[in-house]
Amino acid sequence: MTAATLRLLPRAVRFLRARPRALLAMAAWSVLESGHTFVSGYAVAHALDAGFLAGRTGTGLAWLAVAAGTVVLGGIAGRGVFRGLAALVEPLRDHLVHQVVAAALGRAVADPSRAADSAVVSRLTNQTELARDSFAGLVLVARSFVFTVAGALVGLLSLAPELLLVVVPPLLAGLVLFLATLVPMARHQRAFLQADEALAAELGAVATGLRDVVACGAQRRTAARTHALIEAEARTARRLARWTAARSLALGIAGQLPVLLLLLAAPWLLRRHLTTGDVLGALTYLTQALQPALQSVMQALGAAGTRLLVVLERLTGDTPPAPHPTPPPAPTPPPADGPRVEFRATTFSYGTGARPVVKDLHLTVEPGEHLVVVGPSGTGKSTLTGLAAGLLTPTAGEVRVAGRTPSAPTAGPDPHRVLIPQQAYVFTGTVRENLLYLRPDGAPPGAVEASLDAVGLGPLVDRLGGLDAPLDPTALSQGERQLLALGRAHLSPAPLVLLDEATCHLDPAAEERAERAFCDRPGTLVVVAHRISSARRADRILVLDGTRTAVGTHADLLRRSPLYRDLAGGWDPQSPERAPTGAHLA
Ligand SMILES: Nc1ncnc2c1ncn2[C@@H]1O[C@H](COP(=O)(O)OP(=O)(O)OP(=O)(O)O)[C@@H](O)[C@H]1O
Repeated sequence: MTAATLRLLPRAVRFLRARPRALLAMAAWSVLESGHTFVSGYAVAHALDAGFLAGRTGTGLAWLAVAAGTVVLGGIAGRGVFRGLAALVEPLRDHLVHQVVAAALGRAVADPSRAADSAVVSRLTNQTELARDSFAGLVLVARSFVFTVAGALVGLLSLAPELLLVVVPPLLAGLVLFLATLVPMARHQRAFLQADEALAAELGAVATGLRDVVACGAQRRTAARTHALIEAEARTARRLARWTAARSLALGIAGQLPVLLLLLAAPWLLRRHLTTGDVLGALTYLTQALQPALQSVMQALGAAGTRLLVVLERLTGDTPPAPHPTPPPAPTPPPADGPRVEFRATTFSYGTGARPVVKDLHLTVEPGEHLVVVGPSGTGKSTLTGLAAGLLTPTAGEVRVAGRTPSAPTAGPDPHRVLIPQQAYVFTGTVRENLLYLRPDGAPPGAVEASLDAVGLGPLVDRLGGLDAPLDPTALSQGERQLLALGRAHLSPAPLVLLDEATCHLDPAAEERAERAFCDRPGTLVVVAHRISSARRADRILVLDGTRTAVGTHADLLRRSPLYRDLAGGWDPQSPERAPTGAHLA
């Protein structure tokens, strides 16, 4: 039995023990239901022996009518069972909802920055409903199985004890084999679910941070990581399939083998003075009661049981962390050096015949300079960073970085430049692995700590459990993901850093700290600004306005660029110090 099951078991027992009336009511109605099973085979046997085979058709029909009558009785019993079931499963849902809300509130009070936890909505709606439905299904099926088997065995005994000799051994053997598959099957199902979740989380993270992945030249590493997760899921699926085959064998032994044995043993049974009706009655028990009950219970325990266990683990916070593959090593980048970035009569449009987004741009960003790019939404700021990073190729003119034409990295991180877009890519792994993603050969002693401190990442890393704590990307806010990506960029040896609204999910104070960290870092820095306050920290500002551009210092542009004045939102050109911070640019 798995550790999670053992943790949940006492809670389940406490929950059931607190509801004796509901359990008793269900048991009482179930006894009536098993009476229906008992009569089904018994009535068929007597309809044959005392009726049709004895030439008394009326008696035969009367016995069949008795069997039909018990179906109605079974229906009434079923209704009673459902009432008892409601008294059992509705409190479970209430209990789970209470637990989820209490845990979410507790977490929000302890850590207000994580208060907006959207996963709670899923837990409150989908997952509690799943738990309720799975639990109800399990209780129904397990109860029905026990009472049906009891009804059928008593029926067989009442027809002839010899029938038990034929039916019980294979039934028991099949059940034992089935029970033996339960624990490994649950383990493999959980492993499969975890592998599936890990793959889904990775694919989600890759899809969200695709630009970041391409910008970092991490395609191969990301593909290798994803491939490893796909392989892991395929392996768990194959193991699960083997156990599913064992379970089918158990069903065959418990359900089909007794029928075969009954037919083979028919001559021996008849010699021992059993009647044709007895054999047919036994066959009725086997095919009409035992086989369907076995099939239902095996299916329910296999599917609903595992689902219930996994959902309860989620709701009660007992989920073990998903495994993550170790990233393959990547080449060592050369030492950092501040490059010159040149746009020489650069024109770029998306597709032939499309309006140019960048037109005839002449701009030089000097080595070590800090340039901020501002402009209304859609004026080409991201396009500009894409050109500088080599992700886009100019339609006309050229772009030069350190005298060379930049190109998109394919075989690992580009050691010359790092581009951080709005949507940061954070993957399942440790915090350290995420931070050293652009520095696969490791960082010099103290460098990680220095970068954490510089970008203001320390409190988040502490909260996550330290550098070697496993990271769940889905549990991070967008701002937290951005902070990690900024830490990663700060640690990278690349001498050119391109931040494309990479701080847009941070609050103004956190944004300022992160940007200052990059200003203090040696190298050339290009920042697409999210707030006007970023512009004030720059050496120069590039104002993009369609295909018209203006470049200058803050004071300079306030004087001569009406658009910059507009963007600055009512700043006083004579006294920029009194200007408000936080005005949105894009
Ligand atoms: N892949 C693409 N295919 C076609 N058009 C694109 C593509 N990417 C951007 N564009 C268009 O190019 C123009 C400039 O887009 P870009 O993203 O560079 O602007 P931006 O100034 O960064 O905008 P924002 O501030 O909203 O991020 C927009 O009109 C946009 O619709």
